[in-house]
Formats: sequence, structure tokens, C-alpha cells
Amino acid sequence: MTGVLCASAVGLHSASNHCQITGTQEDVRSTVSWGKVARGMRDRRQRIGLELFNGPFVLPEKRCLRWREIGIDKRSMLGFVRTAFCESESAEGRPHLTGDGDTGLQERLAAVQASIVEEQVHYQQRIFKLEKENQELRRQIVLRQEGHDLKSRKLRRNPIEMFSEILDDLGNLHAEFGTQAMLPQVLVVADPNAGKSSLLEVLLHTRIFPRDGKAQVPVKFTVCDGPYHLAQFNDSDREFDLENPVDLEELRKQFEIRLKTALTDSSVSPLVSLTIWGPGLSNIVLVDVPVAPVIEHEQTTSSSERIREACQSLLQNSQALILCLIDSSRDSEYSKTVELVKDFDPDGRRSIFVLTKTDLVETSLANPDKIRRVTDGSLLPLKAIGYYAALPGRGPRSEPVEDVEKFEENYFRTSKLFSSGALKPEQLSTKNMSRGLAETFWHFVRNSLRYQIDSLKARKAALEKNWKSNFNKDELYETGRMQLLDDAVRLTSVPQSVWENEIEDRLWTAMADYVFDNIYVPAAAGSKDDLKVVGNIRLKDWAGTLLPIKGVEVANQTLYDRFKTLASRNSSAKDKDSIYDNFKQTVVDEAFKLHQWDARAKESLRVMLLSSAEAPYIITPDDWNGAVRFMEQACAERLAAVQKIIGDMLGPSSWEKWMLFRRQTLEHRNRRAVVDKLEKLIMPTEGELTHGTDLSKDEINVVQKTLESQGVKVDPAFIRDTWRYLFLSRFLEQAVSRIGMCGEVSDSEDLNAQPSFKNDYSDVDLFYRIKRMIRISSVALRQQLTAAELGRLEGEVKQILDGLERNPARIKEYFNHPRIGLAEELKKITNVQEKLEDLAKLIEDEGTGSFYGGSRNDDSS
Ligand SMILES: Nc1nc2c(ncn2[C@@H]2O[C@H](COP(=O)(O)OP(=O)(O)OP(=O)(O)O)[C@@H](O)[C@H]2O)c(=O)[nH]1
Repeated sequence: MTGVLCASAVGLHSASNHCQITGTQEDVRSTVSWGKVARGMRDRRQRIGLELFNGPFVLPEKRCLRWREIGIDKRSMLGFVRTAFCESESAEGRPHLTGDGDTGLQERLAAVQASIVEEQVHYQQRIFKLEKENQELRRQIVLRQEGHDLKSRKLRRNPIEMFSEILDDLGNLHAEFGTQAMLPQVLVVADPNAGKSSLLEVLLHTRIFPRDGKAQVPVKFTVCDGPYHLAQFNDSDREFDLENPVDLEELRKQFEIRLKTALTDSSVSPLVSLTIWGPGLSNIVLVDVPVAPVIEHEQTTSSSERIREACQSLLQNSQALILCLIDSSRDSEYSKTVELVKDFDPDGRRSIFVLTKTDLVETSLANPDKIRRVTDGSLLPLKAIGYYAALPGRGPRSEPVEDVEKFEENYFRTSKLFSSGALKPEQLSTKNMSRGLAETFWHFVRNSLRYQIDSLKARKAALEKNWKSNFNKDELYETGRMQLLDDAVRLTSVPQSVWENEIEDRLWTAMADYVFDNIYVPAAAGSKDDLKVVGNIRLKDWAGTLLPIKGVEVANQTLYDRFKTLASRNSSAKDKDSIYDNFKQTVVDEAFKLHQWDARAKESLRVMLLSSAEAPYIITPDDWNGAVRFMEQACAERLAAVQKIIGDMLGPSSWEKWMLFRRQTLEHRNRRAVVDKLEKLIMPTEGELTHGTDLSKDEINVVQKTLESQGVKVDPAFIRDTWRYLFLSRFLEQAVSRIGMCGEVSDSEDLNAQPSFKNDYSDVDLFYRIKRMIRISSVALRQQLTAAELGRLEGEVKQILDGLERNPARIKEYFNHPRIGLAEELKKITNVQEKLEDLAKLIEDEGTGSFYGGSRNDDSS
């Protein structure tokens, strides 16, 4: 071969804005009649690359002539070069177009190819026009069907909206229950500055992204073909009119806020979602997926960790298409995004590559062969299912989308980079890509729907196996509510005697320690006369102060406990269902926070008790017998409690030490020493207790000093404390043995015959009065309870339930039982499955062809 004239150099294709010639000066001079070319050009503009065609003609390996530099249009240059070629064809050693074969044939082939390209472009434009008309007709039909209801200016829900809703439902199912189901969506990924935002904006036909850069957060765009150009965030009802600059500006602001919130606030979804309607938009779900969080995961902070996970889980969806943008002006073989795509889709089964910025390649002639090497899979590490070239921008992003589209259309019509047929005309331009993408997307949808329906059915079957009943939260709430109101009413049918006995028992338990420590022991520890006088005074003081207060507290607590027991009454029943427990117990608790016993109750109880304190003492044999039994039991119980306290003070006995391996502490040993001394010095183990309740200072001193001489160091408070229980124990032992000597009486004679009835047994009398006061309190409190408190409580329960009904989120919280979880999941899966089946049926009936959406076209095209 004597010379090589590259195909692109010859300019046989009109889609070039420069001419490239390769070969040495001699090669080229001997093969082409360059003078002819030069002459033709000079004739036209008098200004031509003379140094190339006539001059010293030092042709380096590669030379380039720009049409614009020469000053003639491409079509003319094409003509000149063609003629020059034809003339030189007969010459010996004529030049070759790149590649082998006969030059003339190749030239003719190239010419035919060029005209085919032109034809295709022409028909493509016709198709656009027809589609636009078709779309306008559809819009009019829809508007007519909707009766010109312009309140909602969107089209009635189209398949892509149905589909997007299903995607959201599946996302929620996954987040709430971990249910796996995947459907297609188009994930758009790119290296920084590759033109992703520009491309998305052309696809959405609006400059939607915030101007000052956008946060690295995934954004889902549900793109719908519709008569009006509108946008709406999925978490809001507001529609933005994209034709209105004020609305558009506001939308950008809102968008920016949402992106920032998604990045920083872990309580909101990391995926920002919005729907865009517009005439001629393709029906498709696009997700802008930032790759930086996935690639640079070592540097992620905890807040961006969520974003990384979200992006990763989007990419892991084996049904999703990955639209990977490749900046052709850079060395794409080193692209980190391409590496990432390879990780998630090693076989290139769901990846599509889009070459952007090819205009820059063309002007710089950096690597003209690049397109072919990308599309034949030799440049990138994986072969994709589709390739497109798009020119979504060329300068500031403020340029109207229409202008970008026009520029793009013009560029592809004339670009020599694509003249070799590496990409077909329908693979060139954003518009064509959008259409092709919609086609592939719906193809993926159709193929995956059946599989997803089946996988949801399988999950449902597994859930149904675990689930017998068919509750939902609203039904559960209604049942729980009815049961609670029923329980509140059932409180009124509790017998009076049950209330009274329960309050009486509880009140005595609550007051027993006080009665011993502050009434009986101080009164009985003195002389027999003191017992009556002191006992009387202390009893009245108790009746006038503490008893009414404690009485109301105890009655309220009794009411609460009984209501709680009733509310969980099913616990032991056969149909017990713990599902209601949480809800009912919480409502009961809240009702009792509201419930205040009538404030007048204490005062009326106090008056009643004080007057009973004046009432006559034991009169009848029953009074006596009851009082004796009560005193005996009370003293025995108190004695047992005191002995237990003393036992704890002294620590383990020798037996326990050896057999149970328990150890005595220093405090235990000191207590034992103090008890020994007190028993020896002050309180004889045998015989009547003659000492008063308190130790004198001298007695304490003696005990302390004696112990000190034995090496035991204790302070006076320690001695006094030990004495208190020691005394009480001895005192109660004597009381129990004394009361044991009292027999039962059957009549008044018997009663009067009791030894020293009036004098020696004043303490029986005291216990009789104590018991009578407790009884009077319980009867009075029961009366207040049944007459007023039950009614008020029922009202309060209703009040709380009404409040709950206004706050469904709280109701949801109460019913969080695993079985409810199953039922909820089951319900949601059924719902999604039904929607999927509707969509599958629609696809079956209409075919996906009608779902792709429109193709926008300019009137000019
Ligand atoms: N010449 C030319 N410039 C383009 C092309 N596509 C985009 N640009 C320009 O490239 C610059 C970057 O484009 P963007 O759309 O912001 O790129 P991006 O991928 O979103 O960038 P990041 O925000 O870093 O992700 C802008 O100035 C665009 O106008 C193209 O095909 N040709």
C-alpha cells in the first residue's frame, strides 16, 4: 500500500467537522489529486489549507483540517474530496480507505451507508412526528373521559404509576418484614462529572436538580407520560407545575432540603422519591444512584452508612437495569463506576452503557476508534446488553433542554465518529435512548412479574401455615375496646362483701406496723392504767389523721388491682389471647393516672372514725371472741416478722454456717454481742418484761463500755436499734402467751366471768376498737366506691379510648404481637400480589408496547 487515507479523513461521510489525512507526503501526493480538492476550495473561499495542499507539504503522520478553519461547509468539502478521489482512482498505487479491499467499492459502500443514515434519520423524524400526533390524540381522549376535570391535571393512573406503587410496597415489605421481592427499575450510575444530572434532566425534560450541587443520596424518579408537565414528591400532596418558573424554583428548593434531610436524618428514608409527568416522557422508573458512597465506603460516617446500604441494596437487585454513563472524553477503561457495575453484574446481563461527551472526542480527535472498541466489548471489562451515545449537555446546565436536544440531534446527524455504523441511528441521542430504555425496561418487567408473583405466593403460603386467625389491627382494637368497656361495667357486679373484705384486709396489712409501733406497744408498755388512757389518745389521733388517708389509698389500689385482674380475665380462660394484654393493661394504667378518689371522701371518713372512737367498747360475746382472735393473730404475725428481722441481724446460726456454708459478717458478730449483753444486763430471758420501750442513756453507756472492754466497738444508735427489736420480740411473745389464756365465750355471763375482764384485758379492748375502725373504714370506702368511683372510672376509660382513636399510630404500637406481625405481613403481601396480578393482566391484554410512553419531538424536526 503506498498511502493510507483514513475513512474519516476523506470526509466521505457528511457527519464530520474536520478532515484527517494520514500518510507521508509522498504517499499522499502520489495517490490523490489534492490540487483538485484545493482548487475547489480556493474557488469557494480563497482561503484554504494551502500549506497542506500546495505548499511545502510536510505532512506529519497525522494532519487535520477543520472545515470551519477552511471556511467551507461540510457538504462542499465532501463533494471536493469525492471528486478528487474518483480522479485518482485510475492512478497507480491509489490510496486506500482504512481497511482492505477495493477503494472504489469501499467508497461506494461508504456513500451508500451515508445515504442510508440520512434515510434513517429522516424516517426517525417521521416516526417522532407521528408519535407526537398520536400522543396528542391520546391526551385529548383522556381529557374528554375525565370530563375536563382540570382540578387534577394528571392523567389517570397509568401502568408506570401502578408499577411504581408496587415498587414502594415491596420496599416497605422488605423494610418491615424482610420479605424479599425484586422488580426492575433503571439505576443510573456514573463517574463524577460524566453528565448524569444533565442526562436525567433531558430525560425528565426539566432542569430539576438543585443548582448548587446535590447531596449523594439516591433519588427515585417515576417518569410518566402525561398531558401536563408536573412533579410531585411521594411524601407530599403538592404538585409543582414545571412550566412555571416560580414552581420550578420552589421544587428545586424542596428537592435540596429533602436530599439533605435524607443524608443526615436517620428517621427518614434514605431514598428521595418523586413522580414526574410530562408530554412525551417515557414511562419508566429511574433511580439516580450515587456511586461515591459505595466506592468510598472506607471513609463513610455513620450517617452516610445508611446511604451506602441503600445504594448497595438497589444495585444488588438482580432485576434492575444498570444504566452506566461513560465519559468518552476520559479513559473509561479506568472508570471506577464501570468496575462497580462489573461487581454487581459480572456477565453484563442487565447493564447498558451510554457514551456521553463524544463531541469532545470528535473535536480533539483523542481516540476516534473508541466508540467501536466500547461497543465491541474490547475496551471495557464487560459487555453490556445495550449501548447508546447521548449528548445531554455541552456547557452550563442552565441551557434549555430543548436547545440541548436540538444540538444533540444536529450533532448525531453529522458526526463522523458514528458514521462507521458502530452505533445504529436509534442508539444515538437521549431521545432514542429514552425510548429504547423504556422498551428494555418493560421487557424486564414482563419477564419478572410472574416470578415475583410466585415468590410472594410462596411466602404467603409459609405465613398462612403459621397463622390461624385472620385479625387485623382495627378489628383487634375494636374487640379489645369492647372487652375493656365490658370489664369496667363488670366491676359494678363485684359483690359488696368482696370489696369490703378486700379493703379491710389490705388496710390492716398497710397499718399493722404503725398500729404496733405507735399505738399498742407504747400504750401497753406502761402501767395497766396507761394502756387505757394512752391507747385511747393514740387511737383517736390515728383515726383523725393517718387512717382516712391510708384508707382512700388502699381502696383506690384495690379498685385498680381488681380492674387489672378483670382486664386480663381471659388469661386463664381457654380462649386466652395475649394479643390484647399490652393494650388493655396500658389503658387501665392510663385510666388510673386520671382517676382521683373524691376529695371529700377522706373528710367524711375522718368524721365517721372519730365518732366511732367514742362508741362503747366490747359489749357482746361476739365482740370479745372476734377481738381475741384478731389480737392473737395480729400479735403472732407481728412476732414472726420481728423474729425474722432479728434473725437477719444476727446472721447465720452455727448450723447454717457449717451446713450451708454461710458466713457471719462483722456486723452480725457485733449484733450478737449486743444482744448477749442486753439480755444479761437488762432483760432477763425468763420472767415478766418489766423494762420500758426505750433504753436510758446510762444503760446504753454500760453496754457500750462492757463491750468495748471485750474488744467490740459499737455506737449508741446500733445498741438502741438492736434493743428495739429485742424488746418488741419479748413484748409480743408475752402478749401472745397471755392472749392464749383467754378462752372463747358463748354468752354475756361467760363474758363477765372472764378473769379481770375489764382491767387485765384492756389490750383486747384496744384491738377490738382498732379492728372496728378498720371495718368502718372499709364499709365506708366501699360505699363511696360503688356510689361514685366506679361510674367515674368508666367515663375515664372511655375518655382514654376516644383519645386513642384519634391517634391510630398508638393503636398500632399496642398490637405488636408476633402473630399480628404475621397477619400484617400476610395482608400486605396479598395486597401487593393483587396489584402485581392486575399489572400482569394489563400487560397480557395490551402488551407492553403501549406502555413505553411518548417520544417528545420538536416541531422543527
Ligand atoms: N461537551 C459536553 N459536555 C457535557 C456533556 N454532558 C454533560 N456535559 C457537561 O459536563 C458538565 C458536568 O455535567 P453534569 O451533568 O453536572 O455531570 P454529573 O455526572 O451530574 O456530575 P456530578 O454532579 O459530579 O455527578 C456540565 O457542564 C455539562 O454541561 C456532553 O455530552 N458533552
